[in-house]
Amino acid sequence: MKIAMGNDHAAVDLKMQIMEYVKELGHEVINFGTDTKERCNYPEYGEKVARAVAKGEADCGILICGTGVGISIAANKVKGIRAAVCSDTATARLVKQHNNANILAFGERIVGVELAKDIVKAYLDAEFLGGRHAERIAMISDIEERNF
Ligand SMILES: O=C[C@H](O)[C@H](O)[C@H](O)COP(=O)(O)O
Repeated sequence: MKIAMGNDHAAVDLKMQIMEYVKELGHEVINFGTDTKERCNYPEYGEKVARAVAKGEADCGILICGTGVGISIAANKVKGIRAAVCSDTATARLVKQHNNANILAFGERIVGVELAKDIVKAYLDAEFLGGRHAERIAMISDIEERNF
């Protein structure tokens, strides 16, 4: 898969480690994040990754900031994006199976590298289950259509 990754200054170290891990798993990475620890603004990177995923330039995205929250809130403003913050592997599996999350987010200040790798693997290995869950995704898309 082609995976778009993004991060702010708070997540450079973890981004580098996860980027290598994702490549080891056999995926291609497009790095939209900052590679320096100079203070920057997470909405910029959340939007870049979200637009790449929404346009189909990447199959899914991984976003990392201090908590994973700010960058995912920004990504979720882009139509068609379902970004989910996960700090455990069960949630990471379920956000794909039930919510068909197209962006996984977590925080360098919250999870350690080994847990982050497990979270990424749980998310990437899981598959959307469809059925009743697809009906709910359609309801989410409908909310987007009614926004103005
Ligand atoms: O949700 C926001 C993220 O956790 C940011 O990484 C965080 O707010 C950055 O904080 P600071 O500018 O104090 O490093």
